[in-house]
Formats: sequence, C-alpha cells, structure tokens
Amino acid sequence: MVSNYLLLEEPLRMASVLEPSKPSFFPAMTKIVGTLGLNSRSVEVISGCLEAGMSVARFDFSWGDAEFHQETLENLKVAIKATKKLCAVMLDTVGPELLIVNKSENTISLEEDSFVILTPDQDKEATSSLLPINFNGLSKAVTKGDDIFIGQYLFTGSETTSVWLEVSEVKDNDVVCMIKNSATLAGPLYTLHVSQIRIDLPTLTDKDKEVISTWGRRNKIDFLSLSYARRAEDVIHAREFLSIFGDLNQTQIFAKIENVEGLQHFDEILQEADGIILARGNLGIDLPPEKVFLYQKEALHKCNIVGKPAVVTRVVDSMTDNLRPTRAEATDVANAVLDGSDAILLGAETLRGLYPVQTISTVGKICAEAEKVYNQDLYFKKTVKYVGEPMTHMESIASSAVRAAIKVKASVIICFTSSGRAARLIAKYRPTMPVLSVVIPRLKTNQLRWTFTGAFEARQSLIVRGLFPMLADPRHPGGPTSATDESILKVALDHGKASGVIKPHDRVVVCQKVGDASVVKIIELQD
Ligand SMILES: Nc1ncnc2c1ncn2[C@@H]1O[C@H](COP(=O)(O)OP(=O)(O)OP(=O)(O)O)[C@@H](O)[C@H]1O
Ligand SMILES: CC(=O)C(=O)O
Ligand SMILES: [K+]
Ligand SMILES: [Mg+2]
Repeated sequence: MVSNYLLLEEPLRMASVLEPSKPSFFPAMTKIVGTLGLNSRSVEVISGCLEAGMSVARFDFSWGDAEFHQETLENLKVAIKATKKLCAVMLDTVGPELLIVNKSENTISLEEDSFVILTPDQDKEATSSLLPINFNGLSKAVTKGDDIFIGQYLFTGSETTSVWLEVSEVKDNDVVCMIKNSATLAGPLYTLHVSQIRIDLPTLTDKDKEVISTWGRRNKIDFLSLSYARRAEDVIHAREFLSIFGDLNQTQIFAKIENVEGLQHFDEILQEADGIILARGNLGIDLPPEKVFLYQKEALHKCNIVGKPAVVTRVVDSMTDNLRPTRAEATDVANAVLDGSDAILLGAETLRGLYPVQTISTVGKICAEAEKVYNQDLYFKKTVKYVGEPMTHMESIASSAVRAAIKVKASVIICFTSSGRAARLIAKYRPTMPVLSVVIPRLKTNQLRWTFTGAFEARQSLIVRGLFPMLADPRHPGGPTSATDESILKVALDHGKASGVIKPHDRVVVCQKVGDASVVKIIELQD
C-alpha cells in the first residue's frame, strides 16, 4: 500500500526508533529561532544557544525597549564572533496586541465569580478589581457574553497565571467582566485576547514604525516578523514602509498569522510575504483547540509548495520551567517537522525560561529524528506534480540537483547563488542532505559608494530547512570565471570537510552557472 503520509514505511521506522541518536556536525536541518530576553541575553548564554543550534535571534518589541534589545544584540554579536556561528536578526512587532502593564509588578489575585473592570485609562494601577489596557476601543468591540483571555505575556498554558473572563456589562469605555477561574497574575506584562473580534488598530502601529526606523535601521534587520498580519495589504504596507529606509529594502517580511482573520486571508498574505509564522500561541486561543492541528497541516503545505519558509511557534512551553518536554510536546515538535515546517520558534522557553540552551538542543534533537523518517521521495513527487510542466529553467535545475544528490547518495549539495533564489529553490524539494549555499557577493553602488551584496542573502537562508550559508570571498565578485569558480568551490569543499559534513571519497552535487548555462554536476572526491 502506498502511504499518503509523509513518514517512511516499515521496517525503517522501528529501526530508527531503536538506533541511538547520532550527533552530527549540525543539530538539525530544521532551523531554530530563539526569542532573546531576560534569561538569554548574556554572551555566555547566547553563545550556548548558538552552539546548540539557534540560527535566528528574535527580538520581541512587545517586551522590553530599544535599549534593552540593543544590549542583547551587542552581546549576540560578541557571541557570533566567539562561536563562529552565523545568526540572523528578527524584529518582532507589537502590532494590534492588547496588553496590560502591571507597573508595580505585585501579583494580582483574581477570584472565580467576582468581577474585574478592564479600563483604557493607562494611568491607573493594575489591581484585582481594575486592569488598565492599551486600547480604548474594547468597549465598542465586545458585547455581553464574550470570552476574554488574560495570561502572562507568552503564557505557557500550564501556569496558574492565566484567566478566562466573561463580559457582563459595558460601561462607557470600561468593560466589566466576571472571572471564570481563580488565578494569580504574575509578572510585569499580560496579553489580553478576545476571540474572533476585530481589533481596530493598524497592523504596523506608530510604535512599531518608530522602532523599525531607529532600531531596525541601525541594525539592518534580516527579518521583520509582522505580528497579527490580517490581510495582504498589511504586508504590502510594511514593505512600503521598509523601502523608505535604503538598507531595509532587503529585509524579508514574515507574516505572523495569529488570528482567524489572518487565516481567512492566508492565501493572499502568503503571496505577498517572504515567509509565514504560524503563531500558535495567539491562534490557539482564537481558534477552538480542536481546529489548530488541521490549520497547521494546511498552512505548512501551502508554504511548502510555493517554496516559502514556514515557522511554527510555541512547541515546548513546559520547558520554560522543566528540563524535559512533555510527551505531547516532544511529539508535537516531530509532527511540525513531518508537516513541513522550516523552523521552530521558541518564545517563553528562551525569553524567560530556566533552560534556554537545553531547550534548543532538545528541540534540535527531536527535529533531527523526525527528519530521518521524513518521506522525501513522496514529498518530492508531490511537489514536482504540483509545479507541473513546463517548469522554469531554475525549478528544473533545482529539482534535478536534489534528485541527482539522492540517487548518488551525495553528502551535500553545493549551490552557488547571489540572490539566494537558487538555493531556496533547491531547499523547496527538501533534500535529505544539507545544502551549502555559497553566496557570491555582487558589487553594487548607490552612486555615492560601492558596497557588496550577500550578507543579507546569506543570513536569510538561516531560516530555511536544510540551507547552510557560506559567504564567498568578495575579491571574486560579479561575473563568474572558471578560475574563480574553481577556487570558490575549493573553499566550499574545505569548509564542508572542516565542519565534518563532507568526508573523503564522498560524492557532492554542485549547482552553478558555467558561462550562460546553469549546470548540475556530480563530483567524486579523491581525498
Ligand atoms: N556567481 C556565480 N557563479 C556561478 N554560478 C552562479 C553564481 N551565481 C548564481 N549562480 C548559478 O546561477 C543560477 C541562477 O541562480 P540564482 O537565481 O540564485 O542566481 P542569482 O544570480 O543569484 O539570481 P538572480 O537571477 O535573481 O539575479 C544557479 O544555477 C546558480 O547556482
Ligand atoms: C510567538 C507568538 O506571538 C505566538 O505564538 O502567538
Ligand atoms: K510581538
Ligand atoms: Mg502572538
């Protein structure tokens, strides 16, 4: 029987369960995005995160100000130098997120069946009977009987600090709610969510614009995580805004789908965005829990077939306080890989968790095991069928490179690229071996000065499953000649050997342009 499930057939599966997990030169083909903050901002801890496999650092502006994040980023730079591990930078916007700030940071006890008022008056202190929120339209958006959720920022669900409320009355700008479960709110910041209600705030808020034009520009961010993307226009507007700042026109936009409205416009958003983040934290309370798994499978499938990277969030919440994930969480990580995610995003686990480094390493190990039993052959066939014929030249070259690499059991695919496009297309076919994307710099000018391209392109591949970037020497920019190509290939092979992914007598598939022709070649190493 031909399985339709992206998992290898027996007897390979049981063999894989019983064989010990093997350490490899890289933790997994699936990438890990770590949210840096409170418990993950020293050079030492960030270095540990990089060594454990984090390749994208997320700076979440819902939490902490520009100065706080700058300090963390400076430490990240030191850690990158020290570990020699590349890492991309992602700025995550606040967007139309409803937040409660608890300035005093005293815990707030809420009693089941008693009442609490939500007020837009942010000068008020947060107490057991009054919670100030950052939005003055709530009283117009909700009606009696609506459910409201309040939890610690990046709530994990297992803590006793989350509460469900029911709207019992709207009084001018205030919303009076009945408390449905007793809870103690802890920490300085809480997120508030009303299921399936449109929050009439722009997706890119004034604060977000300010942060992008200062912090984002200063740090030439690789990715913008556009929180609460609800329509294609949100992405278009964000792109227009980024393009005002010369350096940021290369920043990729990852649309973060966090509610049903975003889900309803998924196809149009995907068309405009460079990638998608399945923000299961918020979506998991906007959608009924029983619907989340199917959305995940559908969304990942859609991203995969168009070759855009997809990131899944909130996988091992319980590791925020524990050294081991629950069985359900470990299985969930593996299923995210089998469903097709490119990267896993860790939130509370690395931001305020007790074990940021161990969490990254545990998630990496689970991903690696799932990748071993991923049914690449079936996936490849489905993708080729979906793309149809005639294929574009590049699509045909990319799929041929993957096919050739699998047939000859190559240990690695080396892809020369400037824009990163060719390497991403290869990754789309989900090769079982890593793709060394050798980014060849190009010289460009803005009429005032010369600069090299390549750094953005290299770092942006750090979120794509299977891509491992390497920057070629800028002394060989521009048009390829056979002499420079040979020397670049030699550097790439040496890099592969030094990192342990290429061994003597291995076969390697190389994808490059020779003159005008795109070629796929197979080389057999002597030593
Ligand atoms: N500097 C280079 N030297 C040799 N081959 C290259 C070089 N840059 C790209 N290629 C090859 O050219 C083909 C087109 O790849 P890709 O689309 O990435 O090219 P590009 O020049 O980076 O992009 P674009 O066509 O968008 O300008 C691929 O086969 C790729 O491996
Ligand atoms: C990470 C995030 O914002 C979410 O999962 O909702
Ligand atoms: K955010
Ligand atoms: Mg969210």
